[in-house]
Amino acid sequence: MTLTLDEALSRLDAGLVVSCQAYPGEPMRDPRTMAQIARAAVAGGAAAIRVQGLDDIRAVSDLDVPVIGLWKDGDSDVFITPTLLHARAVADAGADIVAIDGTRRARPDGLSLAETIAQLRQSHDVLVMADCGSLDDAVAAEAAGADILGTTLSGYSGERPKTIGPDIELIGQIREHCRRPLMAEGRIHSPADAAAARRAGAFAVCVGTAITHPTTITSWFVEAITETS
Ligand SMILES: CC(=O)N[C@H](C=O)[C@@H](O)[C@H](O)[C@H](O)COP(=O)(O)O
Repeated sequence: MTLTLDEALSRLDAGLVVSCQAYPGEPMRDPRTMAQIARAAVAGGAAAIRVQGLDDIRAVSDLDVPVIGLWKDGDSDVFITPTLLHARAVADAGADIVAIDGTRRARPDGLSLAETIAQLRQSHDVLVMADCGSLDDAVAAEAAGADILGTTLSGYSGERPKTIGPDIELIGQIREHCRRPLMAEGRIHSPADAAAARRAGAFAVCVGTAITHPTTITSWFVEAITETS
């Protein structure tokens, strides 16, 4: 599906995005498995799906919802769609929205975020989501031309504490200082967290682990039982 910004935003507005990711070496690390989980999430009302890796993006390309694609790669601190080459490959694989590292850290190919977005736009008709880790990232990503700002990297880039639950304070700050639509993402572990993120100003909410990562969900229950014994 080729989406204009207005179309994408109207489909995502107030919606739940479900991030379907398994990590290297895990039992569910298989594009067919991720596609089945994505389909199940859409059946439950997901407005869009976020997936990692070129094969996973291809595997969900027939879904009737926007696909936010990314490619985690490399051993640099910047690992979410770290270079222009990665961003173009994600777009070629069929993502409607390309999620890229939206921090102010040096990128492995030496391009700035603004250069990356501009050059991606020259070759591909896609939208860009900037995965930010702080307000300063979000302000810079907006100036660099990102279509959607995300709080994805809050707690992971060294600028913000790793909050228990979503970084509600950052959501409020970005809402106050930026104009681009804001996706709340990261450690949204319950429907109450999702509602709080919306109330704080997010136009859409992305949930991964709490819906699609059974190993972590299982560990939450195991810990809860262990604490009572
Ligand atoms: C920091 C990082 O690498 N975040 C990744 C971004 O794609 C994913 O591993 C997360 O699962 C995703 O952001 C959703 O967050 P949560 O799983 O907390 O609901």
